[in-house]
Amino acid sequence: MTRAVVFDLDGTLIDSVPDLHVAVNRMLADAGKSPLTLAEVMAFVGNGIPNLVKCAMEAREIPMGDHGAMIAAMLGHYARDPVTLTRIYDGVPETLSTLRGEGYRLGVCTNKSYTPTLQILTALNLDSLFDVVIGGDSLPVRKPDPAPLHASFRALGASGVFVGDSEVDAETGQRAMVPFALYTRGYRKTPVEALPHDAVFDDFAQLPQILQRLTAA
Ligand SMILES: O=C(O)COP(=O)(O)O
Ligand SMILES: [Mg+2]
Repeated sequence: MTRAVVFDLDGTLIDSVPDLHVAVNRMLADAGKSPLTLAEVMAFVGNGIPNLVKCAMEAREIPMGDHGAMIAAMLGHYARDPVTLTRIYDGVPETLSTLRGEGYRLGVCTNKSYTPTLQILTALNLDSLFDVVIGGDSLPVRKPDPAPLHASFRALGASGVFVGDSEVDAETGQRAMVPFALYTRGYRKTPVEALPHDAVFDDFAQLPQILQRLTAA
């Protein structure tokens, strides 16, 4: 039977907040507003770029009537510097190659918009490892709605495990009734024990064994 693994992106495969931070602050500077800290921006990541922009606007008391224009400004800045400060978490490319060698089909299911997602995966040489990529704007709904995760596995033609770092991912796995492996070095705000998960890891070298256990059931 074909097995599949679907990964969240931000905080799971890549530490992308430093570039999101720069893009948000350039957007705020355009509007004459003072910058946010890295920690503030990190806390706003996980529900997609429109939500990140909304949180930044609220923090700087910018009227929401400007939301569409601010999203466009943020995406413009982000497209110019999508991976300048972004880094792939240790062991990710090696582990993804190992899993492909073991016959797993791999996908990405992120709340990041599709265009920057593909731009980033390509720039980091990760794009060829994935058979499907679903972004936050690929469907009318985003995580924690289970539909994008279901669509990812459907496109892969296989069932398997979802790997993510956040409250949103844990809820998505639960609602989709897909086994969930929690990566603990990402942007989670909740203690590990308070998040529903079937496995937990802090080193990608542990993942092949975890998947073997979760897909054997
Ligand atoms: O764009 C976001 O807010 C987060 O994206 P993620 O789903 O890859 O964590
Ligand atoms: Mg994430």
